[in-house]
Amino acid sequence: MSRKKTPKSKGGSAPATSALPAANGPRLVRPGTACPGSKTSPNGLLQQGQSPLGSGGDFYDVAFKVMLVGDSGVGKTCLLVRFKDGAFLAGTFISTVGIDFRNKVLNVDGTKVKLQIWDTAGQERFRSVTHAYYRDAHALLLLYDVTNKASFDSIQAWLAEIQEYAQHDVVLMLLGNKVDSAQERVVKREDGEKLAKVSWGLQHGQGVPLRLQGWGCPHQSAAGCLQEYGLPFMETSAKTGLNVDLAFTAIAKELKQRSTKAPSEHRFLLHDYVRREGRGAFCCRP
Ligand SMILES: Nc1nc2c(ncn2[C@@H]2O[C@H](COP(=O)(O)OP(=O)(O)OP(=O)(O)O)[C@@H](O)[C@H]2O)c(=O)[nH]1
Ligand SMILES: [Mg+2]
Repeated sequence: MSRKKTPKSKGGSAPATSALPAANGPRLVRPGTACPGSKTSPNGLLQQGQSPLGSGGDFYDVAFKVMLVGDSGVGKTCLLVRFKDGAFLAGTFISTVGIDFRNKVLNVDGTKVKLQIWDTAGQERFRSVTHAYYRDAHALLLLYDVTNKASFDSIQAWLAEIQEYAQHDVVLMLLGNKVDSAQERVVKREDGEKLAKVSWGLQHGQGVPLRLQGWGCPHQSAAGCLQEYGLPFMETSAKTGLNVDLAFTAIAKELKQRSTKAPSEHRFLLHDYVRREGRGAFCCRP
């Protein structure tokens, strides 16, 4: 987390304001992301500065780095474009090359929280590049595609990778994307919920001993996080926008709270917030 007021920064292939620590290691690559719906140049690269920052304007009080991870094709780029630009245009899937980022400033209870959101490539061949960025991430959004069982099955491997490379107190949220595709759905909501809970077990030494302690556990006991809470989990749709803003807002609220160390009676409870505010796939509006 960093506190700074700097002029507006725009997305690109490297941190523009450097308010956040830049990852060392492989210095990446070109922004090759072109989700259908993203604003792309003729060569398929994201253009910088296409849209204004969100509510909060040009300046911020605190800044955090958020990473999107998950298999290729689960919708990471589309999720980011939906959040940043409010857009989704169907089209040819253009896989992200390397890593890319975009900024958005949110007003969280009067505090301007800048999220620098890193969109990683899900393809295996870019994995070593992604590894270098984990350690600077304050939060991770781990995605699978509800229409793709393989992407769901990969989540355990992603968790192991997160354990190895991310910070021990990283905020982590599991998202099942593409819930608008009801006909093609192969992963039930309950399966996602179950996986999120099982991950709690992993976190606490059952199975693969994950060391991540900061998965938004709101209720610590002597034994650790109470079992009813696993990873925060939501189903999303980059296409309709379902729960997209909510996922990023929840992360921003959690990170802001951690940075300000609010008194316990005013603590923001990530799991409760997500459960209360999250909408079902068939709910009324995105
Ligand atoms: N129906 C539906 N399609 C989606 C959604 N999100 C993404 N897609 C489609 O899924 C495909 C992959 O989306 P991307 O966002 O590019 O996937 P990605 O995770 O960034 O993939 P990599 O960059 O290869 O890691 C595209 O054809 C999108 O149009 C969604 O919420 N609903
Ligand atoms: Mg992508």
